[in-house]
Amino acid sequence: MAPLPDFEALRKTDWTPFDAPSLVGKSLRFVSGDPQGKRFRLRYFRDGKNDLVALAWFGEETEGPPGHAHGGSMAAVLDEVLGLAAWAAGHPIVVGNLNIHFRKLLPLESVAQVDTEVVSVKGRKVLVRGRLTDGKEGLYAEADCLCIRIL
Ligand SMILES: CCCCCCCCCCCCCCCC(=O)SCCNC(=O)CCNC(=O)[C@H](O)C(C)(C)COP(=O)(O)OP(=O)(O)OC[C@H]1O[C@@H](n2cnc3c(N)ncnc32)[C@H](O)[C@@H]1OP(=O)(O)O
Repeated sequence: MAPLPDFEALRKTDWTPFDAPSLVGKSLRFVSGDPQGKRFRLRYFRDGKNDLVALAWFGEETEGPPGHAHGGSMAAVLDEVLGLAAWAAGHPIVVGNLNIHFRKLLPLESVAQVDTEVVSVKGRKVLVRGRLTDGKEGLYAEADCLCIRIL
């Protein structure tokens, strides 16, 4: 039995909980759909700037390199969180391109933070930038996510 992730240790006081299913329905089952699961557990918030932020626990079943998260698991989290950040900013999209730099191994059974920012909107193209960190200086991955409006 995995220890419970300590979301409260990373949650900032000016974050407010964000209800993803009330915005996009319950289709996000692959990453955030099992809040008690052994793979991922996610909590969504809006930060003090109203940007979407997520706390993501990477369970033992996300393992890639021994003791650390698989790059695909980080990509899955970034895909969902950055895509959802565009929805949360009012843009109904799918992800067209996701470009990730993996910077540091992410230890299993730790909670990471995903900060997002919508950096540009040009026609149907919405560019969202994201950083997956340990909540302090530790940068695990950073990504640019090109989202395309579908509605
Ligand atoms: C009915 C739905 C209800 C949904 C209700 C709940 C949804 C809940 C979501 C929750 C939040 C998301 C979280 C998960 C996010 C995913 O994981 S989404 C799944 C992964 N993504 C996909 O499967 C997308 C598959 N691809 C596609 O559907 C189509 O290729 C796209 C992306 C819609 C684009 O096709 P298109 O509509 O024909 O667009 P197109 O005219 O080719 O291009 C439009 C513009 O975008 C550019 N562009 C398009 N694709 C690319 C690309 N890959 N690279 C660079 N530029 C591109 C084009 O160059 C063009 O630029 P301009 O000429 O305007 O300057």
